[in-house]
Amino acid sequence: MPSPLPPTAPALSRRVAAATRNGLHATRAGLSNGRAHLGRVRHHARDMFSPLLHLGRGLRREAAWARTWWKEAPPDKRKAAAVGVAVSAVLLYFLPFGPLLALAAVMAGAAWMGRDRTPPPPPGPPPGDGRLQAVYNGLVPHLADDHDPAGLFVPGGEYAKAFEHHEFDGDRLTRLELRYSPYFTDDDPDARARIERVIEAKAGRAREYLYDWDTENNRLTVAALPPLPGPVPAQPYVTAPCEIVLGFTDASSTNRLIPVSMTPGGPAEPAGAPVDKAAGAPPAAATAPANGAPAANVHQLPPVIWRTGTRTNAPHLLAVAGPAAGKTTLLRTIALQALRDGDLIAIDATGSGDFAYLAGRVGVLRVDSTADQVRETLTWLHAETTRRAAAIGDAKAAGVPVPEDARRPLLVLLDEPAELADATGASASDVYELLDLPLRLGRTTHISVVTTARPTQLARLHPGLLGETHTRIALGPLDTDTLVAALGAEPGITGGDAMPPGRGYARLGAGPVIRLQTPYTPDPLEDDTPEPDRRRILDLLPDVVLAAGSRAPDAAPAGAAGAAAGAVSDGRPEGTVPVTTGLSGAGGGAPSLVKSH
Ligand SMILES: Nc1ncnc2c1ncn2[C@@H]1O[C@H](COP(=O)(O)OP(=O)(O)OP(=O)(O)O)[C@@H](O)[C@H]1O
Repeated sequence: MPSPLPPTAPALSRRVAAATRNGLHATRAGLSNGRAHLGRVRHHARDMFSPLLHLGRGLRREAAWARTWWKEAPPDKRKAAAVGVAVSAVLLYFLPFGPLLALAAVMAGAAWMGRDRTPPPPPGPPPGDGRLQAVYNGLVPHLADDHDPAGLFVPGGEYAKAFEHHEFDGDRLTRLELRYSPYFTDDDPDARARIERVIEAKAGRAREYLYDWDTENNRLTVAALPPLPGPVPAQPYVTAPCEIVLGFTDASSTNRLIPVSMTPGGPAEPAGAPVDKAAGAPPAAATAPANGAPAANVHQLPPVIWRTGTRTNAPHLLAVAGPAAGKTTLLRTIALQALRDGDLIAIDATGSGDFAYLAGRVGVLRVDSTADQVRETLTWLHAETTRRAAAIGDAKAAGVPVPEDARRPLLVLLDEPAELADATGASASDVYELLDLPLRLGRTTHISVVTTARPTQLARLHPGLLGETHTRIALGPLDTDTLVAALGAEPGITGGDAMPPGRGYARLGAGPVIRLQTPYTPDPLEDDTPEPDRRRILDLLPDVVLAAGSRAPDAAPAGAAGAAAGAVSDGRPEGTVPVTTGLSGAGGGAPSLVKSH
């Protein structure tokens, strides 16, 4: 075997350099290890010998004190002191244990003199001081007023004068109560918005803040809102008939709590009885369901409940949502609950097929997606409202109970009516002409209309529809103008870096704007829906109507055709008519949409 070639000069010098580098690294690592070790040893030694060090320091101080005294004392005092010391020394020498006592006295003096006399550090500024001053300084340009007798906000001023109360959670501002000049225009939404923006910027944008303007007393209270509960899986909620859970809100925004299972794949069983908050119920509990399934993670959560039927003054709902903000998910949440109490018509004006999962289910009268179907359905709805109103009027006049088919709750999901006008070639007024009656008589005839709109399409909605729709939802990040247009009031809540899907605001009737997190109700027909969620949603849907049994009713009334044959283990009240192929019998006098072609 040939012997290996000797390395060339450059290769040799490279090897030497690499070896030197490695050696240097090792030396440096060794040195830093050694330094850390030395530090530890010094630390332990200081701990161990601290009494001796203390005494040593005291002896040094005693000696220094004696030296200074000796130097500064007049000669006669020195002589007297020297004589005194000598006499004492002699006496102590002859006293039993004298030298020992003398030594103990010196050591006691040294211990006293050796004590740590470093003065404690002066108290620092209160926690959050800098942040409060930053909020104050940010507000000065907006709230400073030469006419303000109290001079609450002045350049270079102290925050303590204007800020009456504040609370921190760690270094995060959670509550702030401030006074402002009576000359500040607190009824001007723009002026308020400027103040809110400054506070949000200085106090941290990550959280949402609730602003409570007390315009009578010129006070503003800002409260940081805790995060709303995370995605709540769709489930049967514990509610009264005609109550629909739209989502969950802050505990301070409602006086009710309902039990909610937070386990995504958990049993879809009502988790217990609802709780009246006044009764002081615990906020959360883990309970085991009676059916022996694994314990579900059950919490008592504050719901946002929309009432339909005669017990409400806001039987119609409008949801405004940006793209992928959770509008379709909200409609699914509503549909699944509405089908527990009554019938449903779904009108998909966008042709997205989002309601396909409803087709053929008991109680689903119709799922429309083409212009002709929509036209037919809206014309029928108009006639059905007239029929119900007449039946109710007749029953009341005759003093007999209102017939079941005139008061069975009917929910109409009308997804994006602005698109509907485009699809049918009809104007917004044509669509509204058909919706006008169901909207106006919705409460007495038990008909509720749920409409949706993109923020950009909001202006295209007929004013009459907006005027009759008093339950409002806004989902996703929307600007203040859109929020005001959608909710009919300023939210009074700003901030929050991210709006997850299903997060937004709700306003029921003339009530305040409250925060809302809708439940997670995915489409069971979507491929990417997790299997446990798909099963959960299918469990919540009513049974499928057998194809052989499904047929269009001969006449318009939903309940008039009698119970449909073929409903699989129906279990619904008699008079339910599952219709999957169409509605007919629109009243002759009902207006109809303009034909597109
Ligand atoms: N409450 C919620 N919890 C968890 N995820 C949600 C919630 N609402 C919606 N999502 C998710 O957000 C995404 C968009 O939801 P959705 O399709 O309902 O929005 P959208 O407003 O109808 O969107 P688009 O109309 O633009 O299709 C989906 O993946 C959905 O699963």
